[in-house]
Formats: sequence, C-alpha cells, structure tokens
Amino acid sequence: MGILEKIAEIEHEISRTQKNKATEYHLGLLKAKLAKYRQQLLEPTGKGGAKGEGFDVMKSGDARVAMVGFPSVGKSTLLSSMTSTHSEAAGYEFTTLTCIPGVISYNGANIQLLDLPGIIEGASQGKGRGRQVISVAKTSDLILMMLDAGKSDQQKMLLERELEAVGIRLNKKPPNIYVKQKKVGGVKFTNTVPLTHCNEKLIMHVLHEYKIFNADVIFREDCTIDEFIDVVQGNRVYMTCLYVYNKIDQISIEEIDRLARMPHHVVISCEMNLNMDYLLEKIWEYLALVRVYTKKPGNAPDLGPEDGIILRGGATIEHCCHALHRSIASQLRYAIVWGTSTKFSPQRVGLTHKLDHEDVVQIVKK
Ligand SMILES: Nc1nc2c(ncn2[C@@H]2O[C@H](COP(=O)(O)OP(=O)(O)OP(=O)(O)O)[C@@H](O)[C@H]2O)c(=O)[nH]1
Ligand SMILES: [K+]
Ligand SMILES: [Mg+2]
Repeated sequence: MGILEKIAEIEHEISRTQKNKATEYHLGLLKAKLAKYRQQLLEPTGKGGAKGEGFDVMKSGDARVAMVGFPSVGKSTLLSSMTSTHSEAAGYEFTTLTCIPGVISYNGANIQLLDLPGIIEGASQGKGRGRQVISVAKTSDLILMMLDAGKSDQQKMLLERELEAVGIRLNKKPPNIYVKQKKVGGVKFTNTVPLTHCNEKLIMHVLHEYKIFNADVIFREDCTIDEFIDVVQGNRVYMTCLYVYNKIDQISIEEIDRLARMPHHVVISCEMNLNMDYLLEKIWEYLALVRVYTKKPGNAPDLGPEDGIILRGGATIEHCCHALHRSIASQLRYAIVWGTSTKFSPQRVGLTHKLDHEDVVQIVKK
C-alpha cells in the first residue's frame, strides 16, 4: 500500500471514530501515525522533489512575503498593483505557472513579494505545483493567504488544511512543551500547569508510537495531543499569516464588515484599489520589522526616506552592530539610544538592549 492510501485510511478511521474517553488513546495513536506518514511523503525522494523549475527565486531585501491561494483569486493582480513588477493576470485558472518576485518599498525597507501559481486541494500531496508553492511559502517571513471574498468561507479552511498537512502552523506559538530524549531512565513526565486536554497515559502512548522510551517531558502549558505530536515530530514551521480577502467590490457592505472583523483578516479590492494602504500597514505590522537610525557624535542623524537600518523585531544593539559591520560589536564600549526603547532619552545601553522602531543609535567604541 502506498503512503497516500495509508494516509487516506487513517484519516478515514479518525473521521469515523467517535471522540470520547474510551477512544482517546486510539485517536492519539492514529494522529501520531498520520503525522509520521505525512512526514515521509514530504521527504524529497525521487520525482517531484521540493524544488521545481521557475521556483528558485533568490531571496532579496529585508523580508519576504509569499502569496498563497486558489487560482484566480487575484494574486497576480495584487503583485502588479503593489510593486513595479508586472505579472500576467487573466480570468482563467493557472495563469501564473512560476514564482514571480516583486519589491514593495515601505518605511525604508525593501520587502520581496512573491506571486505564485494557484494551488488546489490535495496540493500538499503533490497535486498541481502545490508542493513547490508550499516549499517557497515556507521560506517566507509572512504568508498572505489570498482569498476570494465572493466565495464561501470553506476556501480558507481548505487552504489551511493543506498548509497544516505539511507542518506549517499559522499564527500560533510553538507549544511550551519540553521533550528531551535520553539513553536510559524511562520517561519522566512533569506538568507545571493543570492539563485539561492530555494526560500522562496518553502522552506515553504517543511516545511509544515514536519508539521513545527514555525522555524528560515537561508540559509548561495546557496543550492538546496534536500540539504534543507537533513537538515530538519536530520540524514544524510556525509562521505568521494575513488572510487577504480580495474582490470586495463584488460583495455587500454587510459581508465586507463581517469578513473585516475576523482576526488576522484584511479586506481589499486590487482592481478598485480599495484598502490597499491598510494592507501595506498590516504587512509591515505582521513582519514586525524595526527601522533604526544611526548617528555620529555631534551630528544629527540622517532621517531621510532611504536612511536607517532595517532589523527584525526584537533586534538588539548587537544586531544593529552586525548590520553596520561585522567587527563593530566586539569594539563596542556602549551605545547611546534616543527613542522609545529606553526609559530616558538619551540613555547608555549595552549589546543586549532591545531596540524599538525609529530609535536613534550612536555607537561608542572602546
Ligand atoms: N472584481 C474583481 N476582480 C478582480 C480583482 N482582482 C483581480 N480580479 C480579477 O480576477 C481574475 C484573476 O486575477 P489574477 O490576478 O490572474 O488571479 P491569480 O490568483 O493570479 O490567478 P492564477 O495565477 O491563475 O492562480 C482576473 O480576471 C482579474 O481581473 C478585484 O479586486 N475585483
Ligand atoms: K488567473
Ligand atoms: Mg496569477
């Protein structure tokens, strides 16, 4: 039996198994089996490897954003309207067949926006160019899940399921569970909070399915068995995602209002140019980039649109030093910071100080 059939069989068994106390261990095992088979499916063996022709686009700029969606939802139209790159758009499906990069310039940052072919149900199992699309999406810092506002809510669920199936977790934090395999000593299980979704026996079952008989396991959060399997399985990718509903020119105000109120949603119309500035603001917010300015002693900082350094959210003085030059961090005596990250402005800080957006930094060398 091929892996696809095995997966189908387990999915079928899960769907027809009633969820209750008596079946909870059996279901836990099935889920672990499913996760293992999916992993096997994704391992790049033989035909249809992860990379495909036209997909190996160089990373460039300060961050990468990838558009994922069903055919003809308006991905290419969005690329052409937000960047100076043109991508063919048309009323038929699969107009786009490769990965097409464009650049958005915003707040002094260059953000790479990727237009990708539409994906279809079953993409995670290799249908269409789904696997290539998803592997490119995995390399991005933010996924724009493009949806057609005129179509049913189901499309969002279907797409999410495709991404889930390949280990992508959207807008979720990695579960706060510690699992450390050991050579001997059996399984030591601890929970620092009360557990309402899992218990020790269920966790043992899953560990045995993975042939793990010696390990320290600490639950620091009230996680589900699926989250535990994610941790044991490893290689999950936790990504941020904006759900972009396009073509709102075709739906009622009430419907626009309903969609716009849901978490992580943005509603737009590429063709009518509606709400595009807001989308840009949201992309910036979700990328969580910070722009800091440097200045020399006695000089004012350059605050022009092209000035400043773009860093990742949570970046420290050390990151800032590295962005300036590799050798600076080791020569640093202290830095002086003006801005919202310090209690006083200016204030002397060290390498580990975290910077805020729009901070001004002066480096003082030894
Ligand atoms: N009404 C309306 N139509 C739009 C909007 N944006 C795009 N379209 C139309 O939707 C159709 C598909 O647009 P594309 O940009 O080719 O869609 P795509 O997602 O890139 O499609 P594939 O590359 O085939 O996956 C085109 O006919 C566009 O003109 C919009 O905001 N409103
Ligand atoms: K199209
Ligand atoms: Mg397209």
